[in-house]
Amino acid sequence: MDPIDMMVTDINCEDLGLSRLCLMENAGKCLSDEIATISTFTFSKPVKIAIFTGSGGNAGDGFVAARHLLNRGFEVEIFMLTSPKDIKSIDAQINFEILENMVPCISRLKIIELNDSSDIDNIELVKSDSFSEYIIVDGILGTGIKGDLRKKVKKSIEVINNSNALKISIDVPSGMNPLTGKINDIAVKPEYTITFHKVKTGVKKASLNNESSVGGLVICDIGIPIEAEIFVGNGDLIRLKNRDDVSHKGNNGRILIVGGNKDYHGAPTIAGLSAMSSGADLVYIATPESTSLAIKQKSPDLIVKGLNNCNGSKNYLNLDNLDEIMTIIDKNNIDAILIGPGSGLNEETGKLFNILVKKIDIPIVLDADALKLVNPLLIKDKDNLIVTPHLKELKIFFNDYVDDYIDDLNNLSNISNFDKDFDKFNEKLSVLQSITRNINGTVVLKGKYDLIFNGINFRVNRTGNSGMTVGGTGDSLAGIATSLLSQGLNSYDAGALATYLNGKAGDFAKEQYGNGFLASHLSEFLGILMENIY
Ligand SMILES: NC(=O)C1=CN([C@@H]2O[C@H](COP(=O)(O)OP(=O)(O)OC[C@H]3O[C@@H](n4cnc5c(N)ncnc54)[C@H](O)[C@@H]3O)[C@@H](O)[C@H]2O)[C@@H](O)CC1
Ligand SMILES: [K+]
Repeated sequence: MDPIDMMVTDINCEDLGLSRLCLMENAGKCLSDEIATISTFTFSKPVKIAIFTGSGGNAGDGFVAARHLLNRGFEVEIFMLTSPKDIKSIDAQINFEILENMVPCISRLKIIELNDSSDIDNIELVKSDSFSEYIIVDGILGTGIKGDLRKKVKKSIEVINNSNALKISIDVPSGMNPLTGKINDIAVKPEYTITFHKVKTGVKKASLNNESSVGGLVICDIGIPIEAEIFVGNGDLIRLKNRDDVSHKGNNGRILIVGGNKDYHGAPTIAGLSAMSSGADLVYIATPESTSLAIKQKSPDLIVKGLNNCNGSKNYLNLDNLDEIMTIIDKNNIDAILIGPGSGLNEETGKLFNILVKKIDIPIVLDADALKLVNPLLIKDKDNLIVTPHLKELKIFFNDYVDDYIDDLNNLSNISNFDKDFDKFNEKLSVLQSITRNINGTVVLKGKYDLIFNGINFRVNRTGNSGMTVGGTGDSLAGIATSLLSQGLNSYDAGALATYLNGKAGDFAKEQYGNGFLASHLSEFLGILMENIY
């Protein structure tokens, strides 16, 4: 499991009512059980436990384990590389305070603060080389490591590695990149790594390349249900990069929306406003000249390009607009494009869309009318692509592929209502994945529960409400998805987060405006949601 997916899952547990503090308690308890078992198998006489801690959740696991190990009769010494006030993880802080509150301390616990690198040399047991009587627990760094190792951390890792104690790393050997398994400078070389829920991708890679860099791998279940991985939640927001303080206009996403016709100016407008409110810096709309004025009047924030060759009887997008659209993309360094909202189903519009899709290699969202006009064979190999159909549109879009599955597909009426019957759901999901496996991109199937999937994985979004059947909420979703693609998310993550944000904005809109809220209200609430980053 990638470290980012683990962090997202940890946060999303909260949506199910499972607190992160509880997860840490489970992790620390499992850790102490494993340490006790390893100690029994390895040593003939009781050993002491030395826990080295940093400032994050990894240290928190160590603090919890200390409490449980004391109860098992072990003597525990905690060597803190961070002063208590600098502990960054709230849950680690809480667990440290429990230990600190044990005054007068009747248990065999010592807490030693290592204020600078020289303190490490002065640790009594390092000097006396009595580490052989110890198990060292490495709770310095876990999945939250960033950049070069700080001096004190590096020094401690050297001391730990030079000792002849048995070493156990918590979750990830400190110093190892949890995603790649690479060690830039130095990392703890443990006899065991005890990890939680699932092995982190880098630890797995390192273990396959060189087992001794990780030691024996123990995976502990800490009670995270599969739903916490599958349901999209607030945690998914951490996939977005923090905005750089020195970034300037356009650095955080430039998108182009190609859509609208003489009857539909609202669809591209709503998509554009939701795209801006979900973080894109610049939103361009390419639309027939006759439609452009209405969009311009609706919002001063959108950059609206009225396309000339739609004049006269051609109040819809057509092949004559291709060059102008390509110029907008190139000149403005467009990062992602949304094709389809309000375009209508004219055959000439279809020709334009198909050639456009073939020519461009930036991330694409196909929505609404584009799903009836674009040939899925053209997008087969594009992985940075999202299609956002409801079930009827899905059947139309994948029509060419469904021969083998036509009966199954016709039975797929209620997939998004999620029958309680898990086998039935799985059966339906596997039919969907068989069909959509013909494209490399992501399918966002809209419904009561949105289903986001590709040929291998799937997520479920539960936000939103019955008020969202109002026209335009799908345009808003497509705008958000395009905005997230322009901000660097891949199609799977962008599709998932877009459904969550759109539905959550709908829930806020319902609170504010009642059941009669409008799709154009959604953008009002997106900004607040985007701020809600853990
Ligand atoms: N509820 C949760 O969030 C859970 C977290 N878990 C534990 O928490 C860990 C993740 O916690 P965090 O995200 O706080 O990450 P870490 O525990 O890896 O700590 C990150 C902190 O270390 C410091 N740091 C980062 N890079 C550094 C460097 N190069 N040199 C020196 N110091 C550096 C920074 O202060 C940063 O805030 C997991 O690996 C796991 O052990 C588990 O308890 C399971 C539940
Ligand atoms: K560690």
